[in-house]
Amino acid sequence: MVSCLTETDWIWRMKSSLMHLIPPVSRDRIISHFPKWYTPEACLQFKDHFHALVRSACQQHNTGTVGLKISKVVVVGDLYVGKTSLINRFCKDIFDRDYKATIGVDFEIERFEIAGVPYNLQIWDTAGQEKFKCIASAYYRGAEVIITVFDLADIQTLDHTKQWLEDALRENEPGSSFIFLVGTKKDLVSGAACERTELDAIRFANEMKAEYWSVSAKTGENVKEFFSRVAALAFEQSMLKELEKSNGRMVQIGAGNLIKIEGNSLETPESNSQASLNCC
Ligand SMILES: Nc1nc2c(ncn2[C@@H]2O[C@H](COP(=O)(O)OP(=O)(O)OP(=O)(O)O)[C@@H](O)[C@H]2O)c(=O)[nH]1
Ligand SMILES: [Mg+2]
Repeated sequence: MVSCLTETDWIWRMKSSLMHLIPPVSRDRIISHFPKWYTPEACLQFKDHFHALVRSACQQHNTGTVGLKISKVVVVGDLYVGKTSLINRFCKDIFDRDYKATIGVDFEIERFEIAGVPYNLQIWDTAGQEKFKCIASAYYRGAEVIITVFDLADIQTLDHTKQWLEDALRENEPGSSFIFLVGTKKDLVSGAACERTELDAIRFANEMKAEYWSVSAKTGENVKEFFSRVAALAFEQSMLKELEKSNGRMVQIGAGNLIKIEGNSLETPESNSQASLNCC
């Protein structure tokens, strides 16, 4: 008897067969609660939980193909501001004092587990040198997150972030990317100078509709917290797009129940008896 697999069974079987091939993500890549912002003065979303639809979908393992998706992050900014160092600190936990200019582009894939769902970021490091700008800009398209970087110890690099952002936005649909403004080398500034520069940066971030973070690749300060926030926001947006794309119907992968979404309300057979979710 020929058994025809439904699409959901096929995805579920594919996921299950792949699962044991992929090593578990490291503990510091497991995000179960919505990560905090850096400063309420320049923050994209003030909330402590993932969206209710996302919470329910991930609790019921109705996440479609989000777990197989790779969300693109591009990192742009002047040469020498610390883009590569920031990415290396997060992805490899290393810091190199010696400057090696990036030629063209490079990328790292970082795996997370968010609210129990596997999720991947593809982080594109670009060259700040003018002569490589045209190569780098070819990689801006399809960015779900744009990170514009400046050096807290070199205020001129803050002025240039607007142009970097404009170049990156030109390659993407309006409103399709989260924008972050990141001040690096926080270990080199302190006291009144740091506060003054941060105030300027927060003003810039609000004009750019970006979320602001100060970090140090040298000490690691705020680096993990920053990328967790990036991953959580991108994950939630991917999930909501997935729910929307599937036209308000997410079919359970495996042996669960249908989740049916009428408008914004969510009906599941046991949704009323649903205890508060522990996944996020
Ligand atoms: N003190 C300190 N130095 C840093 C920090 N981040 C980067 N640096 C130094 O700044 C220099 C430039 O860092 P990179 O990460 O290579 O800069 P980049 O933005 O990638 O430069 P391009 O690839 O040319 O665009 C290196 O010598 C780093 O060691 C930091 O957080 N603190
Ligand atoms: Mg570099």
